[in-house]
Amino acid sequence: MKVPCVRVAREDGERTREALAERDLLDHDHEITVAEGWLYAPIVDPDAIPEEYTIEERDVPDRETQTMPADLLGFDPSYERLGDIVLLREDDTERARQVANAVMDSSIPTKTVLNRASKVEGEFRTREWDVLAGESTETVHREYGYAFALDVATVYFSPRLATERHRVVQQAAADERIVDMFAGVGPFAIPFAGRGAAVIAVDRNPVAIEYLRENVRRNDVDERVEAIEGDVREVATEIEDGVDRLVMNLPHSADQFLDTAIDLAGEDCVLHYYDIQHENDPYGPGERAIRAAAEEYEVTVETRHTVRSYAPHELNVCLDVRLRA
Ligand SMILES: C[S@@+](CC[C@H](N)C(=O)[O-])C[C@H]1O[C@@H](n2cnc3c(N)ncnc32)[C@H](O)[C@@H]1O
Repeated sequence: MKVPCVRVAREDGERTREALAERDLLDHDHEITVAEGWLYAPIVDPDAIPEEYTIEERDVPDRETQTMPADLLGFDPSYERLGDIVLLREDDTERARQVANAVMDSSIPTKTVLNRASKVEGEFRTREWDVLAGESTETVHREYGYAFALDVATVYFSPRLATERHRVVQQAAADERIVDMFAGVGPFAIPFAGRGAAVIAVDRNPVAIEYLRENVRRNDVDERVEAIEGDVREVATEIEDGVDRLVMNLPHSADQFLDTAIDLAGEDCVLHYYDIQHENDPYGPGERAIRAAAEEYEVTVETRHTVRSYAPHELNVCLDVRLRA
């Protein structure tokens, strides 16, 4: 049976799939197919498809019924997908094994199942993992059309922050000069560069910087991202000031880096400041620290945004702050 499909060049496939999925326009009863350099994504409502897309009626196979871990377990376990790795947060070892087996037997394409074995710790913000199935902790994760290679055992990465990163990235313009002070493997820096901005991405973790450089090549933004390994307080002297936008994604200790941020800031600069604070006053401490460090600037908090709950009574928040000289 023919069904309406959006037809795009294969290289635009992932980006298009995500854009359609975001608007709930994908037809999940039929398979996405590729033929002769084109990708055909079955859709549910041709009238709602933006005009820039080409729609074609096409014979595509029905999608096989998926078996999910919950179907095998009789309860719905909580897990995150990171590329072809599945991440669990189970406290009970036996239950963790059960869930891992169900994940491996389900339709989720899975190479490795890992269970959290520690909190996010240390300067590089990594955590220990118990390997419950498979071996490799390295994967390629896709987010909003970009691909990030990473090893979850040696670098920080949280797929849960995808929407938050997208919220921030969308604010950037093509002509901006941006410094990502704690860049990790590049999930802010690379999409910023994808919008045309010139980005300097700093991280102290040499492994993160190695992946960042690989990801810059992988996503074809080599000309717009400079990766620098080191403590941002030290390497900031190599960076020309007058920056338009700064990302400070090091909750718990971003306040210790505000002097560096202010040294780099231009006359009209936006700062994205991440923090973890008690729910009674989640934005106050960050805002006070920024005002104290930026006393030469007019400081306007443009957004006070709760990213997620971090722990009981603690919130992960972001302040989008404009600094005007
Ligand atoms: C919470 S992670 C954020 C990574 C990335 N922005 C993301 O969203 O995935 C913080 C990062 O800051 C890096 N870091 C910690 N201290 C640093 C410092 N003094 N200078 C530069 N980077 C640092 C860590 O290695 C880690 O990759």
